[in-house]
Amino acid sequence: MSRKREADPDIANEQHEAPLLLDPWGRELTPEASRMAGEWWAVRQHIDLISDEKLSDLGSEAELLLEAAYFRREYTRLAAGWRRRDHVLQPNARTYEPPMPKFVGSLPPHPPVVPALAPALYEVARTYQQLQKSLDRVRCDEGPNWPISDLIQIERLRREYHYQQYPRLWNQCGFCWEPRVPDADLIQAVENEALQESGQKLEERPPLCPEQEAVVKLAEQGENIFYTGSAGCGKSTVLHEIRRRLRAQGKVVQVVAPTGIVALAIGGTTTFSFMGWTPDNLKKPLKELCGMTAFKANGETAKDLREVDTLIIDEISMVENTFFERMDRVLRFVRGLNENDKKVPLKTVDPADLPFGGIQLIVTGDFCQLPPVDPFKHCFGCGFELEKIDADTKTCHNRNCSEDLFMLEDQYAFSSQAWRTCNFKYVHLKTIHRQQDGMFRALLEKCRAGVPFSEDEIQILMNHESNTQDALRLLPTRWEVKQKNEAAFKRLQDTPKSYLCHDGFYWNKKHVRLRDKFRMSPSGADPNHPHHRTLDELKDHRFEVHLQLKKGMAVLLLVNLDLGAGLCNGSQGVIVDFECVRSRNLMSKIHEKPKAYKRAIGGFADSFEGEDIPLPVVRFKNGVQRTIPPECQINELGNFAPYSLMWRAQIPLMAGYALTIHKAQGMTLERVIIDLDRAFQAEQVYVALSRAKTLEGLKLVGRSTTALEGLLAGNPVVRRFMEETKWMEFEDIE
Ligand SMILES: Nc1ncnc2c1ncn2[C@@H]1O[C@H](COP(=O)(O)OP(=O)(O)OP(=O)(O)O)[C@@H](O)[C@H]1O
Repeated sequence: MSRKREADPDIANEQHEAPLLLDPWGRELTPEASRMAGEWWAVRQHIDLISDEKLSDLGSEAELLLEAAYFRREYTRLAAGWRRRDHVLQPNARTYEPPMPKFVGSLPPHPPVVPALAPALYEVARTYQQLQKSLDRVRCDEGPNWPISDLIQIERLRREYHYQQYPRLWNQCGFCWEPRVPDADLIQAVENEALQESGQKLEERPPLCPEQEAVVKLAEQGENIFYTGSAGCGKSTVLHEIRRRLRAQGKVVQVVAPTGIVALAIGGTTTFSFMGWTPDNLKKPLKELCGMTAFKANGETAKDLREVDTLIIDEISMVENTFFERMDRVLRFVRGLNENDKKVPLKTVDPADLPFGGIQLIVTGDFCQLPPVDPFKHCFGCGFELEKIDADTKTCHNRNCSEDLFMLEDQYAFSSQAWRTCNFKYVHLKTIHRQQDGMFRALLEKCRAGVPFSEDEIQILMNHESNTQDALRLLPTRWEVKQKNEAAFKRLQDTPKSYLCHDGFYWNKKHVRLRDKFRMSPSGADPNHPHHRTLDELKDHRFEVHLQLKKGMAVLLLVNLDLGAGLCNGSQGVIVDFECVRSRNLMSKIHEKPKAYKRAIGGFADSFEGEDIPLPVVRFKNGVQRTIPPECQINELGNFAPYSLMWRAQIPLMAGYALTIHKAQGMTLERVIIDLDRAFQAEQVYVALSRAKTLEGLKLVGRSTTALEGLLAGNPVVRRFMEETKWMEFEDIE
């Protein structure tokens, strides 16, 4: 049989019209490689259509199977050679399933459930892979000698895998997906990951509700998504689940947030750190920023950025328009570069045509919450510091720069050009989990939408019956918070107990870019411990460096300790006693935890130098009393497992008298007193009010009425965006 088959004219025609395909690295394939992919898919589809489901008699399809094997190899040869027709595939090189051309129809993207395969299915997939490998060893020009029995066996395994793994998909598309098994490295990495399970995973989380689950499914299908919803609808909860599931698929998932506080709380990094930038880098012209990112640290930053499959951006409301735009442009540039060819100019690079250089982008947050801090500081084009013309407009005075006016109303990411190219699926989560009370929810929704409160509603908010004994005060400025906490602490008679945090890291040397990340500096927190050091990278951590506690002190819990008992991040209580434990006893209770966790807690215990550790006993507002042991929060860094880790261990409590509204973002509070006297942003009002679980647990004091009347959230630009957006219906997602 001649392997040099001419292209099927029908397919060839379709190929003419269809855009060129992208290889798994997002590079545009040559017409020849795209054609081979098309041929392979046409033959594969044909086999699936003509053979019965169980493949009881596949002998008659042998010829087709041989053809498919040939096209697969040819596709691999051309794709590996990328732009070279004469590329020769090494005799033992493995081959790849070609990407799907448009004419095949809209199949969902390949769902590679790699590390989560059931053992039986795993065996099927592994046998498939081994057989495929042995086939790959037979050289291309020996095609006719490929063992038919192996080809048939491979086909059977493909189907068996598909039936078991995706029973519904067969009916939808009449096509079997190729089994995917992790290679040895990945298996090893996944096992290591289990060993080093991060603090994020150690924390308990509620099961997802149907609409939340639907968003996760959308993410699993590879879509670009913007999902939003009112405060407390579970955006962060969904984010954690998306990361977990996509990583289980073997994808490189990075989670970022615009501020260090939020980034550390969600186990991610800041947007700056992800891009390898410092705030000063924004003073560079865009072109320089592209170059700097591409070649910084011998191209290590770029290498990492090229590996990312999915980027999740949290608190998108705080990401400024031009920052979002810069991320897009730089990622297009960097991911477009050929790793070996550092000087490829922008325009020759294919992923430059894809938003964010082809990364799957998932953004979340609520534009009715806090906006970007100090927007439009530097000109997007040239990096010059922008100057204010009036309260709403800035301009660039660089005569050589084509950028002109920057209007404050365009500050949000959704106003950027990049946003429009992302082709997001828009999801608005509707179920609010934080508040149950219908009237309170309605008031919050009004505030979020910027609908002015009526006189009666302001009366309700200001003068309803409340139980806010020992409540936390949310205040707009850091200075007020410091004053309040220090004054309350001083009033308590008890001798304070001191706790120094323990910071540490594990660096996987394969994450070259992280080499300089782990700098420890003297903390200077306690004069009795001059050698105490902390990680610079954790300076915004919610666990305090030097925690001081006293009996009678109001405290706030900073982790989900026991959801069943109602003890979660934000639970409030009072220290009623201290229970002294031996370090050995403390360690014996955590013997099943990951290594890094145990090491961190061990480090924390060491600072007591053999003395008993006084653990605070807290009576929470819901009546539950608990001794609070030290906790360790582990942040995973790097693109692949075993992840580099950095951690902080500390008693997971903070003074429960006052907190800034900024720090409270993302928290759920049972009893809260809000003084909006100095609120300077409309969105602060909504963020502050929506922290409370109930109206009963909320009290507004001072001149808050003025803020309620005058500082309504629901910025008109945000409102228009929300109204004009075409949100997906829940059923569409399913
Ligand atoms: N499906 C669910 N079932 C029960 N509780 C849930 C569910 N999803 C989220 N929650 C709880 O609701 C509260 C708010 O969740 P989360 O912090 O994820 O919301 P959010 O939308 O990110 O809030 P914010 O916008 O204020 O940051 C948390 O206490 C969380 O545990």
